[in-house]
Amino acid sequence: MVYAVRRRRRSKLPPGPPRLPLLGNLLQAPKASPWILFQKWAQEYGPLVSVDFGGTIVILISDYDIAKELLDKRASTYSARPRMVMASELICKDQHILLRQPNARYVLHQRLEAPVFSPRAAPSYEPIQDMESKVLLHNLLESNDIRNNFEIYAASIAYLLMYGFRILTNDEWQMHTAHAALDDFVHAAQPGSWLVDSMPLLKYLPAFIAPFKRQATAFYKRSTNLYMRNLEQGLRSKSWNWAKDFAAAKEATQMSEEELAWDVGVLQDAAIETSDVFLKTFTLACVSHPDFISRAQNEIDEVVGCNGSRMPDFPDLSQMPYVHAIIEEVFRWRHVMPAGVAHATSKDDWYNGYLIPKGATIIPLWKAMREDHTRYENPMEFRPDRWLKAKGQLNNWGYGRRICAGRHIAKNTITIAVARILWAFHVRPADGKKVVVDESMFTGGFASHPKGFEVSFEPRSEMHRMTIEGAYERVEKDPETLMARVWNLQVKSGLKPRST
Ligand code: HEM
Repeated sequence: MVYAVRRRRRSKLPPGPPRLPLLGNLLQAPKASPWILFQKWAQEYGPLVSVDFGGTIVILISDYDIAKELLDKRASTYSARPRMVMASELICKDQHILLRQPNARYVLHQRLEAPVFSPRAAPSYEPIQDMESKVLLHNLLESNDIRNNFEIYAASIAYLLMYGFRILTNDEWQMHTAHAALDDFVHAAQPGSWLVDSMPLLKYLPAFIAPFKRQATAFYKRSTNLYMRNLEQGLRSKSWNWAKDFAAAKEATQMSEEELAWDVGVLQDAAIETSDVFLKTFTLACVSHPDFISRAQNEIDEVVGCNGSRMPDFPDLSQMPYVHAIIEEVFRWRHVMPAGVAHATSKDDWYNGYLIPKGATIIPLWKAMREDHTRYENPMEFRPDRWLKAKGQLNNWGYGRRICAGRHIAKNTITIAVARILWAFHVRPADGKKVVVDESMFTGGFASHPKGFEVSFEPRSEMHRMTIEGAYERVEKDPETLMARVWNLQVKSGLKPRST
């Protein structure tokens, strides 16, 4: 009887590849770059596909409108996260905001964070992004090493806001530890790697007979040590920062120091890799589809003048539609997370006659949506012009209640960097040969990094070089002075920072 009901329910699921009894499609579960197989399935079975990974139903959506309908409009059903026993429950002890289930604790953390993420707060961080983007240009004059330079840029902005100190070399112990912790996390989040993910009861085994629990504890300790030490340093700072602001909030009175440390620490993880990957992908577009560069430089020069004596500032960006079109096209051409970010359902739902069962993992398959030939002419080509007339944006920042909390800040971080890099440099392949892009040039993992190409940043003129050097010398770099400026800007705009 139970079996018959289950079979009837399964027959209502969206189409998908044939399944084995019990295991379903588990043996096909991709480990490294899941979007490749998922996109193949989408091409074969349509915009809504179901697969069964050992009892977990996964729904792949590769159509913008369906994703919007389900994940945005029906957000009350689609805002949970897939259960990840190893990555979320054992390694993070349920303290990772991205993986939290939408319960009262999650809402408490959202409330704690909301004031620093508001659209009104975002412009107050411009002094930090202005300074760090001037340092980025200077670093690019000295070295073409985008792996280091972009990461220093993204990390220094995040550390300044969150803890009030800067990242200067990428050789700081915090960066080494953060890299190791991220590797731990990516390893732990790989589907099919841990038996405990399919058999959650195993998590109650004592550690001495469960090696995965000892490993989880080691990973947890590494991240906790990093986050606690950063929090302590942030709290000692004389000026305002997010750590101090959160610690003074009423929501924090319901949290242990460790829970608070994890809250801030996870934000730092969310901020750095995403912005770094975006800027590397933009650079890959420059060396593979260079035709757009001169048009962008003409637009920028029209606003700031063409003699190289003035670089674009934040107020100039509103006069640069083509620069904004470049940002949008980078997200379309190759999103930082090609497989989107998974949500989960909290109850049964129906779409177009198909059952989307409670507890299903919902994957908005961004790579497939963005390479849809019926929507984009030559989708593999990088063409910012697509966005000059198009209205609105794609779903670059996710959906519904789980939409990226840091998007207003992140947009400024990437847009000022792109505008200034294009103003400053001829961005070219290091060996002069146009780079041909294919999937092998991207890493697997949650965020997919472009790799295996070399690029040169040559100042557009001697005057550009002198302007970069002058701006670097003159810009205020002292963390406490800058963060005091941020605090003042917040107060001026009517916000009420919770600490000084
Ligand atoms: C280019 C940079 C960035 C990109 C592309 C990006 C993208 C995303 C995406 C796609 C999600 C998942 C949305 C969903 O599940 O539907 C997300 C979540 C999140 N992002 Fe970002 N992000 C960026 C930068 C940042 C920054 C700078 C911060 C904070 C300072 C941040 C904080 C968060 C947080 C807290 C979440 C979790 C939201 C939740 O599950 O409730 N992100 N981001």
